[in-house]
Amino acid sequence: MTTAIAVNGAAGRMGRTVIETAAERDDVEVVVGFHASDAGEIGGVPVVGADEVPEALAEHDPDVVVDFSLPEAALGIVDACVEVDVGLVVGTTGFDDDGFDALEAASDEIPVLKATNFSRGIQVLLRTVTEAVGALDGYDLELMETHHNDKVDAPSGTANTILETVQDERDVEPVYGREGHAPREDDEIGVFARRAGDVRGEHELVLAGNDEVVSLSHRAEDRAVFAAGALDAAVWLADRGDGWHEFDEVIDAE
Ligand SMILES: NC(=O)C1=CN([C@@H]2O[C@H](COP(=O)(O)OP(=O)(O)OC[C@H]3O[C@@H](n4cnc5c(N)ncnc54)[C@H](OP(=O)(O)O)[C@@H]3O)[C@@H](O)[C@H]2O)C=CC1
Ligand SMILES: O=C(O)C1=N[C@H](C(=O)O)C[C@H](O)C1
Repeated sequence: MTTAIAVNGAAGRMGRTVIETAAERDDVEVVVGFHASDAGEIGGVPVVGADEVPEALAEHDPDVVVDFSLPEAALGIVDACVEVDVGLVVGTTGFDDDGFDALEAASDEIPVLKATNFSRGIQVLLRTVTEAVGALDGYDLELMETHHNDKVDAPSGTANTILETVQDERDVEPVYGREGHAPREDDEIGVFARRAGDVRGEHELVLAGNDEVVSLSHRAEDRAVFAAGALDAAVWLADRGDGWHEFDEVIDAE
């Protein structure tokens, strides 16, 4: 069976990668894309403007919408998705608390799956972070991420997820980009964001102490890794009911 997919943010870096990646698979078909304004066709997929989303959802009848856009653009399609009862996979990062709450509220009416990082390696890293932070009590923790120079949100969504994962294990306060006289407290975690070139996404958690340093790191080498995970999530979500879902459920189901 083929899962029919709509892509929000279709003309962006990730939107285009999702369309390209889907074209190489036979379990998914991108039937329509949404962009800020009408973008004609991308990879043979019609891409309509944000003001045409309700009509386009009715016409193309996707099973799931995959979103890689901006927080306001993602939130802009939620009502239309609820209206036609279509599931939503959210890859966009940088939501504030209100935006996150709006997505959670939508999950009362449609299936919603949100992940700050759709690579499988990051899911493994998160599990390893839990184990390492739990085992290495008292070690200093420092978190770094590097992304391309067009990324607008900082720290990255993934860095925030790693931070939350650390905080589930240990009570640490983030200190963002130290400057000046800034002696380190025992209960802090330094968080640093670098923006350069076209780096796809690098994350590293350092745990240091007791004459040793552990470094847990991940580097995405192609955006296709995120697109593949998001498409896997979309196929999985097409068979789910209303509610909030996480990417590790997709991996655990395999
Ligand atoms: N979860 C994950 O695994 C990953 C998440 N991301 C996240 O995905 C998001 C997108 O990243 P990326 O593709 O690199 O960013 P881009 O800026 O390349 O793409 C976002 C696109 O959304 C478009 N857009 C703006 N307004 C609307 C609207 N109202 N409706 C539809 N589209 C709109 C933008 O158009 P315009 O440029 O004309 O404004 C742009 O083309 C980011 O938040 C990023 O952090 C990225 C990679 C992996
Ligand atoms: O903007 C990106 O490029 C990426 N964004 C996500 C994030 O903010 O963590 C995931 C990935 O690192 C690439």
